[in-house]
Amino acid sequence: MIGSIEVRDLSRTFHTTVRRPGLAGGLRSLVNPERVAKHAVCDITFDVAAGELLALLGPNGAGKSTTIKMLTGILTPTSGEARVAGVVPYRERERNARNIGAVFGQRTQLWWDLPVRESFAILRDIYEVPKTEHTVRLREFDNLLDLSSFWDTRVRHLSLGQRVRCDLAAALLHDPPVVFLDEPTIGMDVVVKEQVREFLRHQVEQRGRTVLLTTHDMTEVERLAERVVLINHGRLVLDGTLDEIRRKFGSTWQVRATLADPHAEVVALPGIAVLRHDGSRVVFGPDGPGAPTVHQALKSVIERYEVTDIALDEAELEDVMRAAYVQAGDA
Ligand SMILES: Nc1ncnc2c1ncn2[C@@H]1O[C@H](COP(=O)(O)OP(=O)(O)OP(=O)(O)O)[C@@H](O)[C@H]1O
Repeated sequence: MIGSIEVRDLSRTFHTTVRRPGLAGGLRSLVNPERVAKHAVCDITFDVAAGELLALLGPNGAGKSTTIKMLTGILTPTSGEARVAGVVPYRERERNARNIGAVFGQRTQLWWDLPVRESFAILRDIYEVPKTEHTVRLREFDNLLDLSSFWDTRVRHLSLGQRVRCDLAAALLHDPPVVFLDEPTIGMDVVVKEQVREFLRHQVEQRGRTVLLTTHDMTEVERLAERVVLINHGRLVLDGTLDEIRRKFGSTWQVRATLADPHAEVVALPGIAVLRHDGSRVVFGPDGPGAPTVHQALKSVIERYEVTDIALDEAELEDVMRAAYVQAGDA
């Protein structure tokens, strides 16, 4: 299907040589190198529907960039299959390149010594974008990302935030249905981060693009993604919506209520336990693995009791994800 991403049992193993310790070991390694296999990605399977934004998450070294490199055609898998907008990326690299845009936050795809405007002109020629379309798109990207104040500047002189905004525009100039973003907002200040997030939301909601995003920024995940895939040590440990993941692993929320009637009978509600009860003050918390999310709990408490004040403490998404890596990874 146009715009969808299908990943089936995808694996990538790297073979590297290791140096034995000491001088004698070093000499032995020269004559008889010791080869070790690193299973960077192991049998991962997931789908991204057309027009969906999926966050691919995992700790450092989990295998996220390796996965994106296979889906952009930079790396060939050791085994398994992938299709991006119907194309097998590592077999038909050129056809795949026309369907995708990619931004790697840590390095630019632009020409270091050229002004931004000239880089865009080269990309227009490479992708054979008609001039009028190119002009219309540039205007749209300028409105959303505020590029025109620096597009006569050489790429090497741009700040990080300016450079990544240009990279984003460059990746989308040929109007690809699928976009890969590997830590696009790394190192940006909060204002530029918010501008980039707004841009990405616009690309998904208004333009219907499919986005696969990796990030270590949980605020970004909360703002942009409904669904996440977690990988750890190269293996997929979880695939679900943020709500499902919070319900499963975010077991530390509390709802603190002050009841209008201090003599009201206080009872546990489905999936919600009474943690403390002192006169009119009651603290509710999750009861077991099937507990609702904090927002559902808030709604249930308000429906059941007349309250004069209510507050909630939500588990930080960062803590929820940490619990998910550990518990799901060990399961
Ligand atoms: N070309 C390579 N040769 C050998 N090992 C590699 C190579 N590329 C990646 N690896 C290893 O594969 C594992 C996964 O790396 P990858 O870059 O995909 O992780 P990541 O999830 O993107 O990490 P990060 O969040 O730190 O960017 C790591 O242990 C890494 O050292």
